[in-house]
Amino acid sequence: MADVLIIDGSYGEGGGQILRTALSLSSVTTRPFRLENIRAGRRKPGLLPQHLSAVRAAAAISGAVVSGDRLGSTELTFAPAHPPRRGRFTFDVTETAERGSAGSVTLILQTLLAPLACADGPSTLLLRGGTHVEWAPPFDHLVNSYLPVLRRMGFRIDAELNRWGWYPVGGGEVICRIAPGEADHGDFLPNAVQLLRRGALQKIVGRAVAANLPAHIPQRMTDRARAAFSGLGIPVEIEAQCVTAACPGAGVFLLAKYEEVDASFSALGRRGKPAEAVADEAVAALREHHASGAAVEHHLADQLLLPLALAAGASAFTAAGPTGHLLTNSWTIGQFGVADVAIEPGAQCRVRVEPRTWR
Ligand SMILES: Nc1ncnc2c1ncn2[C@@H]1O[C@H](COP(=O)(O)OP(=O)(O)OP(=O)(O)O)[C@@H](O)[C@H]1O
Repeated sequence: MADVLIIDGSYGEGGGQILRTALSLSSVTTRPFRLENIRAGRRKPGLLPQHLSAVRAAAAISGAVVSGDRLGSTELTFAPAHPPRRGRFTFDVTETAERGSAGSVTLILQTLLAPLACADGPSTLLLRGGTHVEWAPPFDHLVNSYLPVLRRMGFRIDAELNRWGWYPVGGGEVICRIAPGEADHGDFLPNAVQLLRRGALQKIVGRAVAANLPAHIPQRMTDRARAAFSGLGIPVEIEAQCVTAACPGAGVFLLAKYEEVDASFSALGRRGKPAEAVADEAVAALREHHASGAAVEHHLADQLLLPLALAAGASAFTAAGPTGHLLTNSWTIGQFGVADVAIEPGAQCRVRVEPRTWR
């Protein structure tokens, strides 16, 4: 068995992404790891329901022997018994929490995608928890921004939203189907991609959504966002949507469609925050990205490092930043020695990911 890799979870911002990236890479490479000081940089350190669900999910696909897998734990050992295996899996963050949780299902999905794409056959994942929550990619970001780039890389994945899940109750549901990359059997090598230019902005689309709330809320968010973009001279298609969920929630989800790389933005509502303020926040995020001139939106940037690290050749992209998440995730990937990530800083940073031969 390979040496156990010791990883310091307090590195950088000391958040949950170090854990998730380690789980993915350990599952793909079968290299065991021990993570210390888990989420030491956060107000409530240790494993939260979302993180514990990710641990259990990664263990289920890699037969890992795990210790320290309990809520609040600040140390974890994870030792895969075999390369990722296909299957039909159900993971419920709400159950992990015992008293309910809106822990993000998209983050769990991102942990499992690369390992299951390298598995010995197709898998189906049913994930329950939060689908549109703060500090995590909303489902709209996952399907409109993250998955399209992964498909360009040769990943065969689709995801559907069965039920919306908002903070604090969760109860959302996402189903995801993942097949190994073309003509590969447990040895999937994704294509490298170059995302250096985004091209012209062609269209802005999106939706303003409210769950269990009056119809004027999504309508006001829609009107505000449409008005903000009315002078751009490009089509703007934003729809108001009323949905039902286990608890109330609201948000604005925008997609800027560029010639080469789309970019997704969001803002979530909460009690006391006017509908117009939610729309303004999402609009401001889109404007900031547009002004940066970068090809890759900054959340997508940190999320892409992992799949790019497993590609057949070197990839490169431009992003605004670099953000703390980008730097920390590149450090975590470096710990596993699967790729070299070079980040040329600047208002628009240039990132190059060069996979190493480790297989
Ligand atoms: N609005 C957003 N849109 C898209 N992605 C987002 C958004 N907010 C956060 N993310 C992504 O979610 C991930 C959050 O990682 P982070 O390390 O903060 O972990 P965490 O486990 O959610 O929580 P914690 O920070 O409490 O440890 C990052 O990949 C980040 O880019």
